[in-house]
Amino acid sequence: MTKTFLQFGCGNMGGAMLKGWLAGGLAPETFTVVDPYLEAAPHGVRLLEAAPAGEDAFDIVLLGFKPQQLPDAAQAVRPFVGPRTLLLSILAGVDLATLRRTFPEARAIVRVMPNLAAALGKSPIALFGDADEAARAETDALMAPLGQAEWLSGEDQMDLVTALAGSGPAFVYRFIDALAEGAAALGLPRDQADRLALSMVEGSAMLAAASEHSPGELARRVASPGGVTQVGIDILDAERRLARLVEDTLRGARDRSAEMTEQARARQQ
Ligand SMILES: NC(=O)C1=CN([C@@H]2O[C@H](COP(=O)(O)OP(=O)(O)OC[C@H]3O[C@@H](n4cnc5c(N)ncnc54)[C@H](OP(=O)(O)O)[C@@H]3O)[C@@H](O)[C@H]2O)C=CC1
Ligand SMILES: O=C(O)[C@@H]1CCC=N1
Repeated sequence: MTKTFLQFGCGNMGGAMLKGWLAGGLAPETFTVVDPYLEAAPHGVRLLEAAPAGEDAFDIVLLGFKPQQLPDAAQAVRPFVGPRTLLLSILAGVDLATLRRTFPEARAIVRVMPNLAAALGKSPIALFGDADEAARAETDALMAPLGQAEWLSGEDQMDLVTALAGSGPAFVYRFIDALAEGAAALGLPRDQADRLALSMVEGSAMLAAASEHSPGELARRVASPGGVTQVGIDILDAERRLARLVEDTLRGARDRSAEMTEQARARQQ
């Protein structure tokens, strides 16, 4: 039997997931999207400004709005979450206990941490929830068109994984920008620097994903002894500059996720 799918919030992240699901062959008619802001949904998807009146629980409900919007949205979502519902939440910094207290009826609740590459089926996806084996298998099947899913062994890892997998693209985009900006400062026309930096990062990531070698080993293979690359690597590595910068970046983002988790708990009391 075809599963019914209700998605609350279809902005940047929810929209990327919907795109990924449709590209993966899921039938658009099974999706109902509730989003007060969205002007149009992909062909075949039912788009509503507000929760559908007089309808029963859905098989799958996705929470895709901002974490701070949960208290306002909860009342509208609740009628559609019943004992047959697999509830998926992409809300950063809203823990399972808060979700369970808000939606006690749900068959299973799974926190999902993807990123925008879900639209291309290329997202890392961290999962944690109170799903039994059947609900886990259902979740795995649902995530397959969006990318590479992994279940976390503990919810305490979710804040860090949010920083790495969820926020990560932003950090990589800033690095691409910094490469282009640096090259422009050293003399290349900016538009050419942008193109070269982006295609270099695209090719490097594809090569690393396809290679049997680790990124560390690949870096070693690029750097000819006594050549050009090693000088640049030595600057990145001096006093662990790059490693410390990245660790600080992840720590800050992780700590903000933990802080948001506390705030979401407090809002619920
Ligand atoms: N952006 C990303 O890369 C990632 C985001 N996330 C998580 O995804 C969630 C969404 O983030 P993002 O897509 O960036 O945010 P957006 O603001 O782009 O999208 C949220 C959408 O939900 C709509 N909305 C608000 N309230 C409701 C409601 N009650 N019912 C239905 N729809 C509603 C918003 O409308 P309006 O604008 O009118 O409020 C908006 O269109 C967040 O919880 C975030 O933590 C997770 C991983 C990565
Ligand atoms: O910035 C945020 O809060 C969300 C979570 C991960 C990516 N975007």
